[in-house]
Amino acid sequence: AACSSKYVLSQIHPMWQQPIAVPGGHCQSPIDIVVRKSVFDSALKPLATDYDPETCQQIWNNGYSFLVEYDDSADKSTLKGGPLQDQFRLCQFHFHWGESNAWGSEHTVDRRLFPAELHLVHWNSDKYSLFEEAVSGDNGLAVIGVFLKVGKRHEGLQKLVDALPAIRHKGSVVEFTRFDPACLLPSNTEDYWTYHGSLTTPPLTESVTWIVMKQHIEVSHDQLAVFRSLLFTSAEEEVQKSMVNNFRVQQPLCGRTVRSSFT
Ligand SMILES: CCCCNCC(=O)NCCc1ccc(S(N)(=O)=O)cc1
Ligand SMILES: [Zn+2]
Repeated sequence: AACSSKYVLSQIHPMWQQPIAVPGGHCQSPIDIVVRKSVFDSALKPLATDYDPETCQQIWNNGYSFLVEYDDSADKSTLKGGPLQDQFRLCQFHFHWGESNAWGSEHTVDRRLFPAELHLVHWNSDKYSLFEEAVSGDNGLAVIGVFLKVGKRHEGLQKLVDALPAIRHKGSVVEFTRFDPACLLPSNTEDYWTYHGSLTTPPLTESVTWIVMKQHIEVSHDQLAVFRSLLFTSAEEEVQKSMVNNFRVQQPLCGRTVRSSFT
């Protein structure tokens, strides 16, 4: 599938209100991962993450999700291995979730929905010098997707949950330091699916190597409820809208192969 991203279609997306020119490309994300159609590739290595909590800088509400941003001005928090040939730098992580625990993830596995999905966003620092360049560049980004399930409380997540009331409104930012995102990864980082896709929000560029972990993490019902207390709207807007269902619908596979690192 040639992943040419010519802008041909427009797509009204409930989340972004105005019509957006969607790349007519054939490598859009998210997708449904059909397990029995994924192809085992023995050359796929375990993920090699090396995150420095000291590079954690801030947490903010961008009106679509909340992001924890890292200082990516040096190779301090990196991702290598997995399906990747180059070294990638962590720039931010964020989540997507539903208004109920019945849905909320962007990717699905055999059509199974999860209540939320974590995205750890990295850019190729061997090929590019800035995230902004890598966003629309070939082999520019690598995003790790981790499914969240409702169960026991996630101790590592609590520090992040406690910061959310301070960024309820779109545009609010607070300092957030010394957070190690490795605590959000599942214990098994050997088993994942990988495919070539896109950003799931504008600019929707097809520069992403997706790495979707097979093993989910567990968070408590109450922790997820705090996600839903965030707002899409800024403090000035009269009508406050709760930040829920900030996920994109699954996109056509268009002949792409999803590889698995496990049998
Ligand atoms: C300073 C101006 C910044 C404008 N440029 C910022 C920008 O391009 N942002 C796009 C960032 C993004 C979107 C979607 C994902 S996902 N959901 O696919 O992981 C990951 C990252
Ligand atoms: Zn995302």
